[in-house]
Amino acid sequence: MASADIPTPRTPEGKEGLAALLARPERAVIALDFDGTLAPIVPDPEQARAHPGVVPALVRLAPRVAAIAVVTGRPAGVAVRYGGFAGVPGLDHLVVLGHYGAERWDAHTGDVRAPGAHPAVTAVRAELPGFLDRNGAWRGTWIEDKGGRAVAVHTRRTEDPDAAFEALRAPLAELAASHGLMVEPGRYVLELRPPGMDKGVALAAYLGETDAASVLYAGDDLGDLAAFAAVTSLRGHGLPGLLVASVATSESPQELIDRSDLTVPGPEGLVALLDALADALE
Ligand SMILES: O=P(O)(O)OC[C@H]1O[C@H](O[C@H]2O[C@H](CO)[C@@H](O)[C@H](O)[C@H]2O)[C@H](O)[C@@H](O)[C@@H]1O
Repeated sequence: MASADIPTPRTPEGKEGLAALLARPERAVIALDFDGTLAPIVPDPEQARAHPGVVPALVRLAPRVAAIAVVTGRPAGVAVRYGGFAGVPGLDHLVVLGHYGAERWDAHTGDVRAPGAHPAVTAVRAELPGFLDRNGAWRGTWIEDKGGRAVAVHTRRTEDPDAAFEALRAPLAELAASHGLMVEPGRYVLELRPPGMDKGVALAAYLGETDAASVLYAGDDLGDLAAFAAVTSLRGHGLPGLLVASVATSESPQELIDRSDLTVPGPEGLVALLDALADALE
């Protein structure tokens, strides 16, 4: 395969982040969101799978960089399954931080470290079907069980996903608050989960473990803004970073695009970027 050039970041901070990654790859951390970044968006969340180029690109990069982590709102075990990350030779140090960092899977042990079910999530889950009926949920609205630590309400498969999403936004915020939960909004999804953890907290803690001298973070949705903010803050403290927005459709939040240093066209573009980095480092 012909090697492609690494695209040039738009911002001076991004250029600095990329230069640091290329200068000292052995101290660079690559952190990647799952849905919309590694896996193309599909109507049924249970059918989402990593782009076929992801694992080969990560296998090429892994020996050249300090660490690679997937940082996702999915339960860690689900991302491992849908990503095809388990038992891959060369990916024995991959880490998946699931549930926005509340869970962790380490490839070298194959174990998921996870807190147990959250009582408020269990209570909300039991209430949800009746609650959605009473609050004007559109036909096609779908509840995703997320292992007792979160529950997500999806509107992508309704006739008008935007209107269906907006109709539920305020009622679900009230329901979440009444149980001490928060709402994490995403691409046609409103997720109810315990507060106190986000991708920024998770990423900063992980970088602290790895003695990183630079970081690349790629994401596609509102939940990734916390990780973007963490990288921006770390840059202010001298850690160079590159922020990549994966943008395949008009759904992508403008705020994420505005805060990125580089935009790639969805998972396919992200794979091309990872391959270009691997080419440069080989
Ligand atoms: O943090 P992420 O890895 O990006 O996960 C965020 C949510 O992604 C999933 O929903 C999104 O992808 C689905 C499959 O492509 C799509 O149908 C849905 O509309 C998107 O919002 C997942 O289902 C959620 O649990 C994750 O929290």
